[in-house]
Amino acid sequence: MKQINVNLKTKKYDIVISQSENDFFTALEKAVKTNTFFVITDKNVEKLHLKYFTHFLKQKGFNVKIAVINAGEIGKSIKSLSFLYDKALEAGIDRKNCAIAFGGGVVGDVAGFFAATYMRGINYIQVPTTLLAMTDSSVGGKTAVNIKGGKNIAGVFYQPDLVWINSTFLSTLTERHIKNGLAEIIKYAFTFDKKFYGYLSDTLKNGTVSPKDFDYIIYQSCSYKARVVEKDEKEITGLRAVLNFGHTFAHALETATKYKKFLHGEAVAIGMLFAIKLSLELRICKPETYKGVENLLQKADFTLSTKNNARQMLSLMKKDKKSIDGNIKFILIKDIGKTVSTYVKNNVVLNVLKNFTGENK
Ligand SMILES: NC(=O)c1ccc[n+]([C@@H]2O[C@H](COP(=O)([O-])OP(=O)(O)OC[C@H]3O[C@@H](n4cnc5c(N)ncnc54)[C@H](O)[C@@H]3O)[C@@H](O)[C@H]2O)c1
Ligand SMILES: O=C(O)C(=O)C[C@@H](O)[C@H](O)[C@H](O)COP(=O)(O)O
Ligand SMILES: [Zn+2]
Repeated sequence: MKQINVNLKTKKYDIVISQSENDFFTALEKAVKTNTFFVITDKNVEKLHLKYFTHFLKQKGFNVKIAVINAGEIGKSIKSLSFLYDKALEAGIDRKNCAIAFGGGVVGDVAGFFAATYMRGINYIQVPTTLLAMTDSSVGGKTAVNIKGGKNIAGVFYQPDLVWINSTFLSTLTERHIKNGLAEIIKYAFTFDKKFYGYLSDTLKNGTVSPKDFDYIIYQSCSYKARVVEKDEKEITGLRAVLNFGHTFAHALETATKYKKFLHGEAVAIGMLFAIKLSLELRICKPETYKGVENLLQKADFTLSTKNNARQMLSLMKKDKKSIDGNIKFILIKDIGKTVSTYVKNNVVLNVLKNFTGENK
């Protein structure tokens, strides 16, 4: 078992990385005091893992109520939230009970938002089942749903009371979704740690990593994220915004393609290449650094090009949460492991966009 403590000014919680249910129960007893859990999952995770998960909760004598939302980005909606409020009330969930987000990042983000707002806030626990959720979304308390005009537009910061990461859930995850998680993992290397970049370059084989490396990668990723969130929980000082590297472009791309073409991590991979192109264009990084970023993304075998309307992408990026008065803020790379946050003029962004999306060819 490995444990990471997240020490925020107003709250402390643990990330327990362990394949043992006993470790989970020990941590659970410490984290929350209730006999009733409201388990929120999606239709795929329900089929694959819900029976196992609820079985051992019931064996411990807990009351378990269940709510299942649609799988995938379509489930990250106000409709799902509304469904959860009704379901919880019907099931008699009260303020002292605890929600459990049992699934990928979509379930985690929606369940977190639900927990933050149901009866003005109840406890919740994250039990992530995808590599992306284990290395990024289950930690740090960003919760959200999408609206028609944009990704994660409605949400709150609301920290979980415990995160239990059991990498055995990954045995049923498709290769595409493993790779999806790799994008956010690679993001930590580009933004925080040259050594981790070296480790990933050596470890990535045939575009993926071996399951034997999961626990180490999960531990490293959660550590980077926990340390940043501790210093800037609500993205006020700008430190946390580094975790948004590649996301200004990625969220616009996901919105423009209506969540049908790219998974979040796939969009982030292309977004990171766009950001490094912008870094090179602005002479913030050297050509070697650009090459270093491109090489690792290629090693992970991501699709790195996309044909999109540059003006539409620009207008979507202006709606990013980091944008102010129509000025778009980017997290750029100076060197592997070193970032700079800066507003970039719209005409510069548009020009790089036109080259990137093939409009200038
Ligand atoms: N809050 C944050 O800090 C944060 C960070 C990164 C990403 N996100 C959000 O997370 C979402 C992406 O998360 P995701 O990639 O986990 O997507 P997801 O939750 O849609 O899960 C991906 C797919 O895998 C299935 N699945 C889940 N666990 C499985 C398992 N063990 N075996 C087989 N299938 C399984 C799901 O049903 C779904 O179809 C995006 O909405 C993104 O914006 C949030
Ligand atoms: O935790 C963060 O902070 C992140 O930015 C992590 C991102 O990987 C994640 O996709 C996040 O949901 C993006 O947040 P947003 O504020 O750009 O919606
Ligand atoms: Zn992300």
